[in-house]
This record gives sequence, C-alpha cells and structure tokens, in this order.
Amino acid sequence: MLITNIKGLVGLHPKSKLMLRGNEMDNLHVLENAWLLIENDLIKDFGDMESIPAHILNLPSQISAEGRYVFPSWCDSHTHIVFAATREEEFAMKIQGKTYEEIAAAGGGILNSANKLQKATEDELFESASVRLQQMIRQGTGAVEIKSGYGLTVESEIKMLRVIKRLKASFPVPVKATFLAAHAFPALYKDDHEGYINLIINEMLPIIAQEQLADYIDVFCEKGFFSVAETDRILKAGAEYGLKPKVHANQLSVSGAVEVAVLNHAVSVDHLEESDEATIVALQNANTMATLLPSCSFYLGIPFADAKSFIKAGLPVTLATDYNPGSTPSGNMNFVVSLGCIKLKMFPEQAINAATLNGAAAMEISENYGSIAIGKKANLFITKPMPSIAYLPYSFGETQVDTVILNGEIYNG
Ligand SMILES: N=CN[C@@H](CCC(=O)O)C(=O)O
Ligand SMILES: [Zn+2]
Repeated sequence: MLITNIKGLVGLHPKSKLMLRGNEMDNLHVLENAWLLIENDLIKDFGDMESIPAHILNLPSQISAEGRYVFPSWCDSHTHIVFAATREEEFAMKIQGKTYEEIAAAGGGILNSANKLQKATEDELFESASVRLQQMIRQGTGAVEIKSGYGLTVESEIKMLRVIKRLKASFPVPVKATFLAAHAFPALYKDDHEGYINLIINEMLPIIAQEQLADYIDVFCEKGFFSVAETDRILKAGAEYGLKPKVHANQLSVSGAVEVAVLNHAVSVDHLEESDEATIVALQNANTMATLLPSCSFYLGIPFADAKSFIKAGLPVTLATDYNPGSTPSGNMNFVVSLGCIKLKMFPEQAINAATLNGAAAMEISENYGSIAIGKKANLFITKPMPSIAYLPYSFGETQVDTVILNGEIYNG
C-alpha cells in the first residue's frame, strides 16, 4: 500500500528511540509532502514526494493524502473498558458537588460497578467492551491497555481478565492486560483487609499465572483504598508471578504511592493530579513513566496534573484516557490530546508524542508501535484535510481521524 502526497508524515523517530523524556518530547519530526510505503503489516519506506523513486510511484495500491496528515495510531496505556454498566446516576451526584470519595462512601463508585459486573456473564462483558474498543479504534487508537478491577472476587476478577484475553484475540491491535483486583476493598472485606489481600495473593495470582491472564499488576494507592504498605505487599506478590507494576498514584492526595511504585520498579505511575517536589525527585531517579489522565480531571473536576513541571524535570510523560464508567466515560484519545494542550499546557508536539510513542512505551511495545520508522508496525491514521498539525488538538469538539490503518490494512470495523 502506497500513501502519496501526504501533507505531513507525523512522528518520525529512529526505530531505536523507545521513549521520550523531558525536552525530547518537544521534537515531533514531521516530513512534509511525503510518501509512505507499507508492505504486509510493516512500514517499508517513506520519503519526500520530490524524490520518490519511479518504481514506487508506479505501484498499484495508492491512497492520496492530499491536504491530510498521517499519524502513528494513538497508544492508550490506561483503560478500564470492561464493565457491566454505565453510572449516570452518579453523574447527578457529581453535578450536585459530591466528591469522588463521598460517592464511593455512599456505595457508588467502584463497588457500584463491582455489584453489576459480578452479575454479568463473560459474553455480555465481552460484547459491551467490544463496542467500546471498536469505537476507540475508529477514533485512532491502535494499541490499548485494559484493566480488571470491577470484579473484586476471585471468580469475577478472573472473568474480567478472560474477557480481556478474548478482546486481545479478537481485535487487530496490541492489548496489554492489567490485574487490578486491588482497586477497592469489597464490602465483605471492608474491615478485613488481610482477608482480601490474601485472596489477591494466594487465590487470584496463581490462576492468573497459570492462564497467563495479565502482563501488569496495579493498585489504587489512596486514602480510603489501599495503603502504601498494602500496595508494596501486593506489587511484590505480583512480581513473584512476573507481573510488572503500574500504580494508580496521587489521584486524590500526595499519598506516598509514587515512592512505593518507584521502589518496586513500576513501569508507570498513573494519575498524578496531586504532586509535590518529592514526587518529581522520586521519578527523576527512576525509569517509571508519568501517565497523565486529563479527561479524568475534566470529568471529576479535580486538579490537572502538573505536566509542565514533569517535562521540565526531564520525566517521560504519557497521556491516556482512563476510560471507565465512573471517572472518565470517554475513550477518545483525540480529546485527551486536546486537554493535554488546553489544560495541561503541553505543546501539540509534546501531547502527540505523549499519546503515541510514550503511550507505547508505557505498554512496553514501543519497539514496534508509536512512531513512524522503517520496520515498525503500520498502525496509523490519515486525518481529514487539516490546515496544520496543531489543528488536531485545537479543534477539540471534532475528531480529525478519517482513515484507520492497522497492520497495514484499512480498518473497516
Ligand atoms: N481511581 C481509580 N480507578 C479509576 C476510577 C474507577 C471508577 O470510578 O470506576 C480511575 O482511574 O479513575
Ligand atoms: Zn484508572
């Protein structure tokens, strides 16, 4: 497949560049008036239309991208898209001004989702999550991480992870699975934290390892949820089974979650709406990525993470959706990139790098995804005609994705 007359081929990085830190994120590298050759599922070659070799120009399967841009697919490294029901009833409570904690204390939140998921069948969960994933792919997402964490029993957490495994087998995008039973203490174990942590470590993890159901283990480390000590114990248990940590950290308070995640060599700490100098210092001396979720801040009305300080401190910053029924009922990475600019004050180049190559890095797949380089997977999208690259985050109410290409083929799902 040959794409010609591309107004701008966006996100050119050397194939060996697996992550962008600090001011490296300023460089998006765009080739104007370009062509791109895809062979099978890989990027075969690309160049300037002025010097396109004749034998390439005469190839049969051509797409003209006149006035349009070609981007690497969005890489969404933080989602909770397997859930049984939406939670609009909490929407009104939020509008009344109830906080996330107050809604959870009133039986809403994660436990609300858990009650509904426990009653849903694996097929029902697969069907509803498939609709969400298909919509995300149409909006330009070409790689995704999906978490458990609404089961909160052995049976339902395993049910969720089996659904994620089926999604991975059914869609033409890389899917990374994260075990997040440590999302909240179920009602039965409200006053018996040891009992639930014992279920996680001694009952759930062995099955997950046996069936290879997860790549990562995650903990919601926050007041009212899992303590730093409990987080440390659960991450260490996961590591025994080869699961690397990702941590829901500093969403509602500076909780010590970042430090314990770094101590456990976490791939990423996610949220960071609350941070201080110590947070940044802890991350500066680590390989842990800072994954920011601005559409969660937008929906909950909580602070936006201090992206500019993180980038200034030389950290690798990632953007993701956090798509879930309670705090971010949206899987649109285009809107996340817009909020990255509008609310996190990231430049378009930084936000696009954060949502592509760094998103891939936060899923440890950036050898093959997240940028334009010869030999990388042809997971791309062609935009509608646009005046500039900045127009994509600028036009926040529209989605500029026009044609989705996955593994070198046009996606018609
Ligand atoms: N804070 C923890 N977990 C999700 C919210 C889950 C929910 O409210 O259903 C988050 O990342 O925002
Ligand atoms: Zn989350």
